[in-house]
Amino acid sequence: MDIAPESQCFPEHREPGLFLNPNDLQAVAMTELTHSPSLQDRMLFAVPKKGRLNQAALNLLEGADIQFRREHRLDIALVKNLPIALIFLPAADIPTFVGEGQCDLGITGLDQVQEHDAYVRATARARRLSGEIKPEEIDGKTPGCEVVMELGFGSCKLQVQAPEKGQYNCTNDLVGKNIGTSFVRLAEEHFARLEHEDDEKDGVPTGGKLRTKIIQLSGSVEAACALGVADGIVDLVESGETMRACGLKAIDTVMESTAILIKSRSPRNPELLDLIASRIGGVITAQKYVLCQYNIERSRLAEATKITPGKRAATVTPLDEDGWCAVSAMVAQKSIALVMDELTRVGATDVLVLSIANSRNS
Ligand SMILES: Nc1ncnc2c1ncn2[C@@H]1O[C@H](COP(=O)(O)OP(=O)(O)OP(=O)(O)O)[C@@H](O)[C@H]1O
Ligand SMILES: O=P(O)(O)OC[C@H]1O[C@H](OP(=O)(O)OP(=O)(O)O)[C@H](O)[C@@H]1O
Repeated sequence: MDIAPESQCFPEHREPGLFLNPNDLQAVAMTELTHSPSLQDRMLFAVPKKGRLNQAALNLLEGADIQFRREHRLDIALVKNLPIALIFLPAADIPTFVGEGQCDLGITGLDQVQEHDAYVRATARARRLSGEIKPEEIDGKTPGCEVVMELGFGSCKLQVQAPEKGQYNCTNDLVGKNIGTSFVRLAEEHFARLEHEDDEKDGVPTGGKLRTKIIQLSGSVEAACALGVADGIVDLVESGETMRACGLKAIDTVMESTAILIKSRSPRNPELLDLIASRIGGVITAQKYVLCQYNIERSRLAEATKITPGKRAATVTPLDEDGWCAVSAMVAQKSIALVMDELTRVGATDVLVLSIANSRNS
């Protein structure tokens, strides 16, 4: 995508840099795009363009019957069957777009949303301290986006890590040292909490200058300790493989994250947004559950339905054979093997497990 020179980037109605990260030039160029006439009547849906969340997000769109064709290297795709445009963005920029209302809906990680919120807090604090804005000008405003639902993928932890064989065994040991991270604001707040324990408002440190030096890195953060750039790092851990391969150990958890659907606080088309959220909710339910069917003697039905209570209740149908019935119930995918063992134990026969293609909760 072409990026406009900085002087042309800001539409007149926007206050430059209020909520954008310093490296958000691409975001600003996109702001211009979202005002283009072909997009104006469409709900804008921000989707991770690459990385860990990309494929799972595309699968959700497919499950929700959001049909589009993305031209090679184009970051905008018009949805064929709904008045929606998909905007493909780095996961880290999506909270900015949705939080500022440029996009109505977005898929990203909770970690990215919290980093953005921490950035907004830090920026507001700095502007207040410098006298640029008065406290009453920001109080009452709720910046940022709203979480619609967790999406059931992209689970990981943002952890403080230190060399396995080093002298740092807890976060306190790293206070005053060099920390490499791409989650600069969350790391700052985490260390500020330790440095200024008595000086917090609403869980956010208000105290003075940070002694710990937070070094911004944009990738391969785990290499920072081995290369002598940092004493410790704050980075994402899922299996722990990357961490261990780099000779690091986790010594603290800043937050747990998962992929989430977020929405703007003033979406363009709330009805369409609710419809899409409901479709996505249905796809997630379908992915989480399977349908379990079996036959059971009526005398053992109570035992069996205790094992498969269903989401609301199990469906019980009489069979032609006297004293027998058929049961059908949704069961969490992750516990299906145990459930089948238990059903067999209480005498269920012909146990079948069927996958659910889609579902709708309301
Ligand atoms: N190992 C992981 N397991 C599960 N989810 C992860 C993992 N790493 C990252 N995520 C989630 O995916 C989001 C995007 O991370 P990812 O590293 O894929 O970003 P990216 O857009 O490719 O950027 P980068 O170029 O910095 O890698 C993270 O914010 C986090 O929510
Ligand atoms: O605990 P693990 O399962 O090993 O996963 C953790 C790694 O995954 C993420 O990076 P990613 O591989 O997405 O690439 P990046 O370093 O370029 O961000 C994260 O930044 C870690 O490096």
